[in-house]
Amino acid sequence: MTLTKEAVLDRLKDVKDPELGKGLVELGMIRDVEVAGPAVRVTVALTMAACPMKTTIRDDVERAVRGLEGVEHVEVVLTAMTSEERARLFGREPSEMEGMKAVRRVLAVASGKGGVGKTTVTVNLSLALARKGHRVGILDADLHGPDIPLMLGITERPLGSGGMLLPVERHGLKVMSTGMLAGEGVPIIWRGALVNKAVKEFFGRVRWGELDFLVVDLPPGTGDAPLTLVQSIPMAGVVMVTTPQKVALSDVRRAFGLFRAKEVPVLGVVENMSFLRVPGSDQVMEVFGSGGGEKLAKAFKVPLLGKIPLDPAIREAGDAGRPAVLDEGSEAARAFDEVAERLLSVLPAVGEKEQ
Ligand SMILES: Nc1ncnc2c1ncn2[C@@H]1O[C@H](COP(=O)(O)OP(=O)(O)OP(=O)(O)O)[C@@H](O)[C@H]1O
Repeated sequence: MTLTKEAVLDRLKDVKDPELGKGLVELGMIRDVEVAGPAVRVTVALTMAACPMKTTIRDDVERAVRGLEGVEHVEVVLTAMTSEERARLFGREPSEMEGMKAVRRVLAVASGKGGVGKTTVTVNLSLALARKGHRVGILDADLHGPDIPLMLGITERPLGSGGMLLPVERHGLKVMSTGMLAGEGVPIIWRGALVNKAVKEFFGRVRWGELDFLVVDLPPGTGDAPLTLVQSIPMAGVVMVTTPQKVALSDVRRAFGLFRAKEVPVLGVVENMSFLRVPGSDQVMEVFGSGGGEKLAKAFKVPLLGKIPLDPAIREAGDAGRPAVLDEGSEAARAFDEVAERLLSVLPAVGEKEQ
């Protein structure tokens, strides 16, 4: 029996979308079937590029087609539906920024280079704001190194609902990360058009609900990715994280220049890994030099929001998924709390959406 496109489609009728509970064929998600001898390529249009179920869908399609007589090779190509297709499916297309409607302010956390503690600051600053009674969400936009789930101890995957993603709640924060979509240990390969789509979906297609702050963990450095991200949405401003050394400072200067050129306000500087307290004494060691954060803040006429100690407890807390700020009364908790307080005091009223 020769393998035909019709036979493949017939087989795919039984494969259901796990979220919608209906067949992929019926839902119009099978965009194309190509048959060449014993090889089959199926193109599946997901409802969202960042669909949390994409691996399951791909595996189900592959398994079903593999079960057909005469099939030796199966390739499943994933793509995303167009807005028109989605509108047809859900009756109404959620507008591009639907999920952001009730978000009052978006803050971004940036760094001139990787490894300075941008993610650590994002998580602890967000929690410090939440502990002051604000409703806070974190969007992990570091597509290639999404560490937020790890630092918050999140292992579950977000659910999808009507073409929107629902954030996962942890320690009172609402959280969304590409890391939660890929699953632990799965390398994240975002290619071409999927990257742009996923980033847009991450801003607009997450049902954040009412938030006072959405804190965005930007990709590190001064490449295209952080800049595109800050421009794709109105931001209240950027918090710049640096360590006191020279290299970090020259990188962060470049980042300052770039954000300013794009008219994104820089709200202030957080100096991370500022000093090491010698255990059991009042002595501190300035491991990475001193005064860098102050100099930078002065040069760019922005406030120094705070200095965070270099403290093994901060790293351990991050690794354990229980951020340091939760250890009430600790030096680290106090430092992050101060950053939150200063940030609140310098936030301009502009950029705030009234409810
Ligand atoms: N103040 C600190 N004291 C001790 N360890 C810290 C401190 N800040 C960050 N770290 C640790 O340093 C490492 C890098 O931190 P983090 O992942 O937050 O940096 P990052 O700037 O977000 O990195 P990347 O840009 O590569 O994503 C982590 O292991 C973190 O726990």
